[in-house]
Amino acid sequence: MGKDVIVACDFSSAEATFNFLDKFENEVRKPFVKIGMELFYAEGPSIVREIKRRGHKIFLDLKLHDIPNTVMKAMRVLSGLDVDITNLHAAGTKAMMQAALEGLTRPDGSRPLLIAVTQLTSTDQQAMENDLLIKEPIDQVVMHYAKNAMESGLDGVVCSPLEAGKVHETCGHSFLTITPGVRFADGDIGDQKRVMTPKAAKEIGSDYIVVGRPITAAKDPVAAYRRCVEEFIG
Ligand SMILES: O=C(O)c1cc(=O)[nH]c(=O)n1[C@@H]1O[C@H](COP(=O)(O)O)[C@@H](O)[C@H]1O
Repeated sequence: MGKDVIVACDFSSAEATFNFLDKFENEVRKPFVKIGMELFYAEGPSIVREIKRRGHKIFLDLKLHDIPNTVMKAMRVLSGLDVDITNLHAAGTKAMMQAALEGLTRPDGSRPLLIAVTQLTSTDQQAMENDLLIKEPIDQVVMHYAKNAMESGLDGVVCSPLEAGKVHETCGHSFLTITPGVRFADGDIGDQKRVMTPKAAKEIGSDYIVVGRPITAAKDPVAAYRRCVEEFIG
C-alpha cells in the first residue's frame, strides 16, 4: 500500500456515512475509509462489510487497550473482518501488543496491518506532564512507544506528522507512520494539539494522513478531499 489520505468517517449512523460516501462515487481515487468508535458502536461489524463491499480500503480504529488476554481474544474476533489496518494503544505494553498480534493472525497466517497509537494528537506537553505525570519530552515518549511497537512485531504507529520523520529515522522507513492531526493552513484546529498541513506531512515523510473534520465538515467535502490528495500526494 502506498501513500494515501485516510478519511475519518466519524458519523453516528450508516445512513449519514453513505450519504457522505455517495459524494465520492465518481472519484478516480476511492477514499481509504477510517471507521472509528462512534460508527462501529452505532452499527456494529455490518458497517465494515458494507463499506468494504463498496470497494473502499478500511482502517478500523478501535484503539484497544486492556489486559493481554482480553485484547488477544478481541483481536481474534476482529481478524474475521476484512479490514486493511487496525490499531491499539502502545501504552498497553509490549505484552499486550504481542498478544494482540497473536489474536489478529488468522489460521492461514494472513492479518490486517497492526498499528500502535503512541501519544494522541490531542495531547500536548502540558497535559502529559500534568494529567499523565509523564515528564519526558513528547517526541521522546513517541519514539519509545514506536520502538516498543516495532520490537513487538507491529507494522507502524499512529503519531502526529510532527514526529513522522524521527520515527522513520529510529525505526526505519518501512515502519509505517499513520498521522492524524492534519489541518489546512487556514483551517480550524479544534481539539487537536500537534498538527501539520497535508503538504508539511508529505515533506516530513508521513506514510498516511488521517483527515476527518477538514473534509467531513467542509462545505464541499470532495473538493477538500482533493485538496488533501493534491497537497499530500501531488
Ligand atoms: O487513531 C487515530 O486515528 C487517532 C489518533 C490520534 O492520536 N489522533 C486522532 O485524531 N485520531 C483519529 O483521527 C481522526 C482525526 O479527526 P479530525 O480531527 O476531525 O481530523 C479522529 O477520528 C481521531 O479519532
